[in-house]
Amino acid sequence: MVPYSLPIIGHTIPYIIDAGKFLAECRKKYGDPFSIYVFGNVVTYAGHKTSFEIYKEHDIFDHDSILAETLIFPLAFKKAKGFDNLRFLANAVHEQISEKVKVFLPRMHKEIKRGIDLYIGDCKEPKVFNNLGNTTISVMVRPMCNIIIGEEACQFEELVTSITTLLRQLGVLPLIPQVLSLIYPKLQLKAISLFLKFVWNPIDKPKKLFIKLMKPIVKERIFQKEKLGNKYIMKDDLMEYYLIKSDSAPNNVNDVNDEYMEYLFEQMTIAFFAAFFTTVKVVTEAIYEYGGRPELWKDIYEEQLMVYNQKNGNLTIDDVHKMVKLDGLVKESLRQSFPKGDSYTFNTGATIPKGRKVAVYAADSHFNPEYFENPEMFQPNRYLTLNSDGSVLNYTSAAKLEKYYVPFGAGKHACPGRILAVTELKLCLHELILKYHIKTKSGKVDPRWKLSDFWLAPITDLVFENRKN
Ligand code: HEM
Repeated sequence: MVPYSLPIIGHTIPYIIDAGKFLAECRKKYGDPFSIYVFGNVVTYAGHKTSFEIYKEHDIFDHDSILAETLIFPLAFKKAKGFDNLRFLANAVHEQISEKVKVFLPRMHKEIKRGIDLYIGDCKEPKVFNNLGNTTISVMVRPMCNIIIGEEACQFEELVTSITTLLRQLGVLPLIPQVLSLIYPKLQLKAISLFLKFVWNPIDKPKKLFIKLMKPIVKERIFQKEKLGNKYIMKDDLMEYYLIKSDSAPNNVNDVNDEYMEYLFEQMTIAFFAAFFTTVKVVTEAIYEYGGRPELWKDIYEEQLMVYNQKNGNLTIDDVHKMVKLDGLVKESLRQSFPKGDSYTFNTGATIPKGRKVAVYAADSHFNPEYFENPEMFQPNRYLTLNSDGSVLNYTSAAKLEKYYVPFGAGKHACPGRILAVTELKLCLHELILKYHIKTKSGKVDPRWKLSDFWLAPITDLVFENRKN
């Protein structure tokens, strides 16, 4: 345990001021793992020597309850009790999404192009975006709606807008001050729960709209399933998996009542949450990294142009795999995106008590010179091996799990949406880079926005201008 002098407060103050710096100092001085006392809780941080034990020993480290504590908005739900259904969601993403990325690709691509046209649009004159995260939320909601609740849902502009507003509002909740936990460890959760119940409930409005617009569609699907029996072919979206494979799936059209639709909406919102914010965060960070590094522009743009010209823009998954330089941009953004993370004895000999909150301190791997040469430098080409003629010999994709590259976790609970996420990130960046010159107004990479261990894309000016050619 890292020593501290102030009771109750413990290490909370240096952690709030600059978590990245504080954790790095603790790791250097106190080894791996180390434990600190923040917001009324002792948290053990596992560095590069011990973090894979956490991924491997998933029965000892209660993965689901830690997630439930972090993602607090299901406290406002009536039917779905928090993350009780996380295992089902993980299976659904594996079977219904990851294995069908090829099928989703043209749909995602179409929605991303439409989102870019709608929310970034024509930049004949340079257009300045001073909080790009707000715009990427709107762009990325469309492909996510298509994959999660289906193609039909995307035709309802009102529903897409309402889900965008909901996600924007839910994204703010984790910012409710953790300081409340200093008074009593569960106070933050209690305060948010009461706040959502009695003061502000952003969920009711989109829920009513979802029920009104989607109920006839769900009824029709269940009717077809009843009619066709074994001959029924499942639709390609996540919602269908819930309609067909879940224990709570409707047996017949009469089961599709408001109560069931409310449950379905809550499950879909949880899926949106798992899939959405991480993807939006990384795409926004990658655009800032690109915009602030003119040395990357030529190579990456030429690769996009070559891939586009080969198929006249009608991309398949093989074309996305050809975007290896762009993949490096995504992978490097992911590596630098997350500054951290029973009685159990780690390999290193340290023992922690049962029930201890454990976080993976990813920076200890991601910024470790043993695994990444000059780790502080942003070098998208570090994952590429080139032949002497400049062609690509091999590369390791941003979606590939590696022992010391863990933005998607590892082991049994590694992110099942990672292939979809990386494909979607590349499609979005491909379209933006082909269409616009993008640069930061400052001419350099602006610092990220930091709130203790929460790092987000910078909130600074980015300039978009149509490419002339
Ligand atoms: C850049 C985008 C994304 C990042 C960085 C990311 C990262 C992660 C991480 C770190 C975990 C925890 C892994 C662990 O504890 O070992 C996770 C879990 C999960 N992610 Fe993602 N994710 C992304 C996108 C997505 C997408 C697009 C989906 C769905 C389509 C998704 C669905 C899930 C689910 C269901 C889990 C829980 C898995 C389990 O508990 O077994 N994620 N993700």
